[in-house]
Formats: sequence, C-alpha cells, structure tokens
Amino acid sequence: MLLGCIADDFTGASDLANTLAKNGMATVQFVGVPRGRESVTCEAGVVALKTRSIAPAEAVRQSLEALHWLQAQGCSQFLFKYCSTFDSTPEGNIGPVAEALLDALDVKVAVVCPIFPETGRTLYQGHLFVKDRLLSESGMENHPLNPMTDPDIRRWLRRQTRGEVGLVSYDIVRQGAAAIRDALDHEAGADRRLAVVDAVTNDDLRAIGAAIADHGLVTGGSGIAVGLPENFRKAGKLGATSAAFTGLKGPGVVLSGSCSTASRAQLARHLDRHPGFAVEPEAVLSGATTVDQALAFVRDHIDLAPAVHSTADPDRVAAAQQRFGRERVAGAIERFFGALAHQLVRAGVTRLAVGGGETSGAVVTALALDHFAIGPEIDPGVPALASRGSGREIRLALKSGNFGAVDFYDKALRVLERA
Ligand SMILES: Nc1ncnc2c1ncn2[C@@H]1O[C@H](COP(=O)(O)OP(=O)(O)O)[C@@H](O)[C@H]1O
Ligand SMILES: O=C(O)[C@@H](O)C(=O)COP(=O)(O)O
Repeated sequence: MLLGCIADDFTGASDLANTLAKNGMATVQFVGVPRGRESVTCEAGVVALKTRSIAPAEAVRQSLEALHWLQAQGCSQFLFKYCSTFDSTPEGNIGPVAEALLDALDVKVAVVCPIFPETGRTLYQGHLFVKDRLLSESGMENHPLNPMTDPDIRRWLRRQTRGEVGLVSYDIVRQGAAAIRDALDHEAGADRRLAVVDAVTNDDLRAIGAAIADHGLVTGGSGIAVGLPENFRKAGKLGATSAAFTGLKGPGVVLSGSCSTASRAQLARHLDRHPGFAVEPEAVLSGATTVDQALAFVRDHIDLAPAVHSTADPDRVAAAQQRFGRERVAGAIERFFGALAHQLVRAGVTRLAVGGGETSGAVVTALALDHFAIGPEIDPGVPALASRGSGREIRLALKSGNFGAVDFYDKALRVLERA
C-alpha cells in the first residue's frame, strides 16, 4: 500500500476512493480499522471511520489507530479526508485530528484543502464556496449535526487548533507547483503547520498535488487526491489492478437519513414513482414506529424500489432536536436505519442506496461489512460499491447528503444492478 487514507465518514471515504480509483490507483475502502482480517492488496487504502461528529478525543484515538494500521501496511504518504463543506463544530474534529496526525508523523506542515470542483466546492482567500454561495449561505448552516455558519476556513479551523493556521492564496497557487512548495515551506518556517490552500479547478489541484509529493501528511476533501496518483506514477510505483466491480440483480431499497437540500429533492423525486415509509423521530423514540413495521412495508413493496426515510426540512429537524435533544434524535434514527439494513439484507435485499454520511456509517457498521471494491461513478463523488457481508453479496451506494442529481436514487439502483 502506498497511500494511506483516513476518512471521517463513510460517504466521504467512498468519495475519496472514487477519486483515487478514477485517477488510476488500485483502491480499496475498508470499513473501520481492519483487525486480523484477510489481507487485501491495493495501492491506496481508505479507512472509513465515523468520527466526524463524536467527541474530539475519541476521534483522535480512532484516527491514530487507523494511521498505525496504515503505517504497518507500508504507506509512505497519509491523507486525512474530511468533508468538502468542512463539516465540524467549533470544538473539532478536523483541527484536533490533523494536529495529532502532524505530531504522530513528525511532519512540519500539511495542506488544508476542502475542495471538490465537480460539485462546486471551491476555496478563494480561505473562504469556502458551494457553487455561487458562501458555505454559510449554502444550506449547510442548517445541518442537523454540524451547522456551518462561517465560510472562513482559516478562522473556523483556528477555533479547533492549538497552533496558528496559515494561508496559501490563489495568486500563489496560480503560479504553479514550485511557488506553492515555497509558500508551504514559508508557512512551516513561521510555525503554521496547517496551511489552508486556495483552489478552484482540477488544474489547481494537480499543481498542489505536485507541490506536496514529499509531504507525509495531506488533508482535504476528495479533490486534494486528484493530483496525488501522478506522483506515484512518476516514481514508477503504480501498476496493480483493482478488484473488479460487478453488478448484482435482486431487490433494491433506498434508505434516506440525510436532511440536506439535495437529499430532500432526491427523496421527493423518488417518492413520485416509488412507495415510501416515513420514519418520524417522535415515533421512533416512543416505539410507535418499529424496524419490523418498516421491514414489513419493504417486503410488501419489494419489487418497487421502496424508500424508508427520515429526511425532513430544517424546521422539523429543529423542532425534533429541541424536543428530544440533537444527539438523542440522531442516534435513535441512525440505530433504526442500522437495524433495518441488517434485517433487509437478511431478507434478501441485494442493493441499498443510502442517503447521508452518518446514516451510511450506521448502515454499513450494522451490516458488519469488511471492505469494498470501487465500481463506476454514479454521480460526481458517489461510486457504486461491492461487498460481501455475513456470507452475502451486497451492492451499495453511499450518497453524501449534498451530492447527486435529482434522479440519483433511480440511477444508483440501476448502476448497482448493471453487470
Ligand atoms: N427527521 C430528523 N430529525 C432530526 N434528525 C434527523 C432526522 N432525520 C435524520 N436525522 C439525523 O440527521 C443526521 C444527518 O446526517 P447524515 O446522515 O450525515 O446526512 P448528511 O450527509 O446530509 O450530512 C443523522 O444523524 C440523522 O440520524
Ligand atoms: O467531501 C464531501 O463533501 C463528501 O465526501 C463528504 O464527506 C460527505 O459527507 P456527508 O455530506 O455527511 O455525507
């Protein structure tokens, strides 16, 4: 293994694995830190954690555990993947994890670059844009767990770090790899060990990638991986082949726990043509809605690609959180989706399209899957995934809340089926 990646959620991990695979590295996504399992050969290994919204000290512990495993696989460069909308609270977890990795690897500086041009995430003068809106006006200010209310990434990150945070601005990035390398050395010399680096296009990302070929640690959204495979290619290190993805026939189900603007539109489109079972926080918490009821509904509509969904608009999310507590609601719904996914696979469902990072983490963890082969891209940032769990084959799409076209779910279930 050459490049060792630690992702703070599951949709983010598959987004990164997709980018690395598309750019020519044989890539495998692992579900958590592998422990004494079969060895899997790859050039880039992506360890998917569910650390984005947990206590910072625990996020650091799990991330270091992942790092140590990746080091043991022989990786020479490490990538910490977080969200292209920098999802985090003022207390963490991006800053604490990045600083712990810097210390553990004893490196002098790492880039901070949460961009993904194909989905409209760009960074200019340290400010994060989602298409033509600042991050804090993009809908992310209403996120149920990590409301993003400040688009100034340097300022937001500094609230989470011990050390100062630097900036390599776009005028330098446009000058190319040598200028970027010098600017990063300057930041390191000034003891700013995390440096936010502006980027707008994939060409910028390739220049940054060339500049950081010898950096032990890289941090960013999936875009930061665009330029890294070329470094390994130039060094003559690439050439392995990835495990092939094949589609799988059988029943397909949508599980939507994301409440993002995109997810709400995608779910509404799916429900125009397919049956749906609504999961309300209050009913889950009181026991009025049970996993068995949802399972029975899916069984009754098994050939119609039904959806089970808790997706709600910001007012309803806020009302539920006020009444029951943010973490209590999120935990109850995630456990519901996890338990349901487990039952669905036991009942013979072979294709799952899941909406939401935390939701995907809950589902994949409950399925006790080990690792994924990376298949074709369904929409930017969302690959088809193939795995085997409890002796059963399963195909999955783990959709970031914000990603995908409005007809994502129909398309995803088709791609997961295609041979
Ligand atoms: N109706 C709801 N009310 C409150 N919280 C909800 C509701 N539906 C889902 N959630 C929670 O909101 C969070 C959505 O996060 P996530 O699945 O990561 O989606 P995204 O990818 O959009 O960030 C999850 O923890 C989920 O359990
Ligand atoms: O970088 C991104 O935007 C995604 O890869 C990502 O991390 C998705 O997170 P969720 O929006 O929580 O699914």
